[in-house]
Amino acid sequence: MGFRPGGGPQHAGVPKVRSKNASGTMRRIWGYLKQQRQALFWVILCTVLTSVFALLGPYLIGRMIDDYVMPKQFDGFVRMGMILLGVYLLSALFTWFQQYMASSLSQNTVRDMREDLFNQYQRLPVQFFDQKTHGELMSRTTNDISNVSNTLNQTVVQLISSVLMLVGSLVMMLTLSLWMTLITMLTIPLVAFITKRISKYMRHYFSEQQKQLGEVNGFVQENISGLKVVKVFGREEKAVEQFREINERLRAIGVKAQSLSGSMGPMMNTMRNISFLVIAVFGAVFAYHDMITVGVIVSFLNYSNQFSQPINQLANQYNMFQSAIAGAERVFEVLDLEPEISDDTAPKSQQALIHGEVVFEDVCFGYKPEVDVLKGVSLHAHPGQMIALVGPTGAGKTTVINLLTRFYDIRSGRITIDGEDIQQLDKQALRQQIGLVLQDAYVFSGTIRDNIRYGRLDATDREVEEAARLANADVFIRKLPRGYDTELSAEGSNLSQGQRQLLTIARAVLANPCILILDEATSSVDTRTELHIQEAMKTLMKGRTSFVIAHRLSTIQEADAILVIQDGQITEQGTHDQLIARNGFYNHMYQNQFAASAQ
Ligand SMILES: Nc1ncnc2c1ncn2[C@@H]1O[C@H](COP(=O)(O)OP(=O)(O)OP(=O)(O)O)[C@@H](O)[C@H]1O
Repeated sequence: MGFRPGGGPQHAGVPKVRSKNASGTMRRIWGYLKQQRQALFWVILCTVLTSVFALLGPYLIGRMIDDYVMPKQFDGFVRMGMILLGVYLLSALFTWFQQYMASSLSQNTVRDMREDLFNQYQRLPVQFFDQKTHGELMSRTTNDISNVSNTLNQTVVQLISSVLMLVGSLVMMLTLSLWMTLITMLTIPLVAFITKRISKYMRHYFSEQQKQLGEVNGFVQENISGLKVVKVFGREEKAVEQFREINERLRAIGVKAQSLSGSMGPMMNTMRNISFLVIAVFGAVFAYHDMITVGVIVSFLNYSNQFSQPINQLANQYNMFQSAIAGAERVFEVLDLEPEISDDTAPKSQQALIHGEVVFEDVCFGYKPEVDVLKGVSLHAHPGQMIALVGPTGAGKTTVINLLTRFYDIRSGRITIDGEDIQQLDKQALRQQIGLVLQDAYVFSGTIRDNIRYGRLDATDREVEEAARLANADVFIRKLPRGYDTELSAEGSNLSQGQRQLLTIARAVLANPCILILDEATSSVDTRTELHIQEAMKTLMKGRTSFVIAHRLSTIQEADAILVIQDGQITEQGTHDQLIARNGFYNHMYQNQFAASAQ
């Protein structure tokens, strides 16, 4: 459910279908609801039953007064009282069950939606995530979905019961007295008019409040994320001052929104009392002329309440519906994106790729159609070779890697591995052959053992520890109080950056890929750790084709080939000695770094 296979890779991440109309969105929500047939059936049945009981109550009270209270028949009065009690108790029971089933209906539905959304996140191409902020994606998975859930929970029940109560009380009133029905209806337009006016203001204030709340959240998040920068630049007071302003705006709009919504209840009460008074006065006049009985007046007092309530509820529901539809639309927008295609061609077996000969032939690529980032790049990496990519920032080094891993697809040219065009390979099978050690070493919450095992899920404990030993990580892990079972906190903040890198190297060792990508993995750690990391890297690179992006030229002097990339083109290539002898850009970079480190 929710996925749309098919289509070409060049359209990946581009919206295919967008149902920007409410009825289309509702149909899709209905598609989810339909799957909970049993819960839906119970919710509808219970709602119908509670509505019928609620309609029966006032009628029975009227009958009790006319048939037993006025003629002073005590037995009948008690009997009728018991029946009424039974009706109210049954009504309470069904209401409870109805609420329970409505909650499961909405919770099951949003669970399915969340699951579809998360599955879709796993399948969307890297390009999609490069274009969206994490906060925005988080908000789709949490806020938008909870909007849908809240509405589903209340709306399904209230919509059915409102319509039933509206029609039911009208029918009951008409059977009792036409004139009294007309008088009761007199007050309705006034109530509806006032409610509509207040709701309009309330909607405006509440949406403004949400906006201000968003500003407060955004400001707090930014300040916490950038806490160190704020402190280093001594901007604490400025931040407090700015926060005070935003906070004050939220307070002011909050007062308006809350006070208006708070006054809604008492105002409706007053209207209801006036309506009661009108019914009582006219009812008394009619009763005086023997046109109706006292019991009918009492029934009408109750029905007038039951008649006006659903009107207000339906109006409120409409607003809630709007916000749920908006939330659902934002969720469906992501679900409608074309997932990254696992290719049409049959996946090659993993064994077919074990040599690791990588060739780029005249590869051109740009992230946007109008900008070329790589302009005809050709390179040849023989199995087991170490290839270093160097060049100024923004030259296109990471882009070469993005193409090799097929996070993005080339515009023209060809990339082959062991002679196979990678466009013809299954993406998953291709990526299984590639190990990635990034500068920003990523660890997941869980134990150290779990984190290393992420490289190969079926690895035994011994294999995990062996990988850690080869990656020089074993020593520091054993020094931790709980060793391999140490739980890592959010994003591994209880480890140093160097330690996190050693873990990701161990992970790559365990995965045992034939091609390795090391992206600036040795920056910003102390010299001793750097030595550890370099040693681990060397072990890891042995027998594998490796691509190393390094800013420190000292780490790549042993590379089989160094490629200098400038402005999307390879301008120089050769070994360290050859490039130094060439006295070009590389030599210039090297001399600069050498001079800087000598100082
Ligand atoms: N996801 C993206 N969308 C659009 N443009 C991008 C994207 N990623 C990179 N670019 C652009 O492509 C060009 C090459 O970027 P790339 O990351 O390959 O450079 P790099 O050589 O790795 O730089 P650095 O050494 O600073 O990491 C840059 O101009 C960059 O702005």
